[in-house]
Amino acid sequence: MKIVILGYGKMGQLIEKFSMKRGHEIFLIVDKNNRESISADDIAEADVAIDFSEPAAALDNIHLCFEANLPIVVGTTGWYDHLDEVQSICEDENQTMLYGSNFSIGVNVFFHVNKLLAKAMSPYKQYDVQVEEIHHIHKLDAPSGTAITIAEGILENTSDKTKWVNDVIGEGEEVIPKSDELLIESHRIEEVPGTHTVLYSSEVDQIEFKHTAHSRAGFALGAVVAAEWVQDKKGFYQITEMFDFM
Ligand SMILES: NC(=O)C1=CN([C@@H]2O[C@H](COP(=O)(O)OP(=O)(O)OC[C@H]3O[C@@H](n4cnc5c(N)ncnc54)[C@H](OP(=O)(O)O)[C@@H]3O)[C@@H](O)[C@H]2O)C=CC1
Ligand SMILES: O=C(O)C1=N[C@H](C(=O)O)C[C@H](O)C1
Repeated sequence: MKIVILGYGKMGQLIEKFSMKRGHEIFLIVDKNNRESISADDIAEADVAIDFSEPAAALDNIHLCFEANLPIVVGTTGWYDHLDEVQSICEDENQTMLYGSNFSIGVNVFFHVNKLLAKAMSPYKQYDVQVEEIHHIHKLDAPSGTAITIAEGILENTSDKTKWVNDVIGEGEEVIPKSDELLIESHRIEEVPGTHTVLYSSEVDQIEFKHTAHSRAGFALGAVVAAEWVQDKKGFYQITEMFDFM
């Protein structure tokens, strides 16, 4: 495959490495410094684009790929307020896009089991549930996209909580959730690649369900595999559709 890399930071550079390892060609690298000079014609001959840029840049990059009729895999988080709008354009214009808040196999298994756990815990009202995420200090968005997906999985499977609220520890006033609000606590610590925990706490015990990324390799490899999976498809996909859990 001929791959366009959109965003050549920590993830973009790993995407290049894993793409080449899997026998793909890097067609073009687009970063902040050359983005303005890139038009749809420059990327139209590629097979797929992979975007790991910034929350404020992802939407524009998606539109560029749609204009070029180029399938796009979006790993960038923090732009999900525009998801419905992008899905409509993708479907109306017969374009191809796959997005995911987390491309690692481990987290996708975690997403699945998180829903089962929420369902299992649902009758036991003595437990209160909370999500915690820890990331590096450079992260631009909070809560993490992964934490949002985890929270949505819990909200779908419990009647006790109606929405999530976010508290970035050390920033602003402490957020005290109401009883129907699911707290996502965000911590920004040094160079942590990404740790997510779901906690169910009662007076007598606590369940901790945790995923720890040791590096970004799992995210990058997953995104390249997703690009291979989606490049000959049409339509709007989520990473979860690539997995077939029982
Ligand atoms: N879904 C998943 O599995 C994962 C998602 N992510 C998400 O991916 C995104 C990128 O993460 P990461 O690589 O760590 O971040 P980095 O900050 O290391 O890299 C982002 C890169 O995007 C560049 N950029 C800025 N604006 C544009 C633009 N308009 N077009 C193209 N590139 C642009 C930046 O350039 P400059 O430095 O010059 O500003 C920078 O090189 C984040 O949103 C993060 O949350 C991260 C890991 C896994
Ligand atoms: O910004 C990051 O680094 C990461 N972002 C994604 C997210 O917001 O969930 C995925 C991963 O946790 C790393």
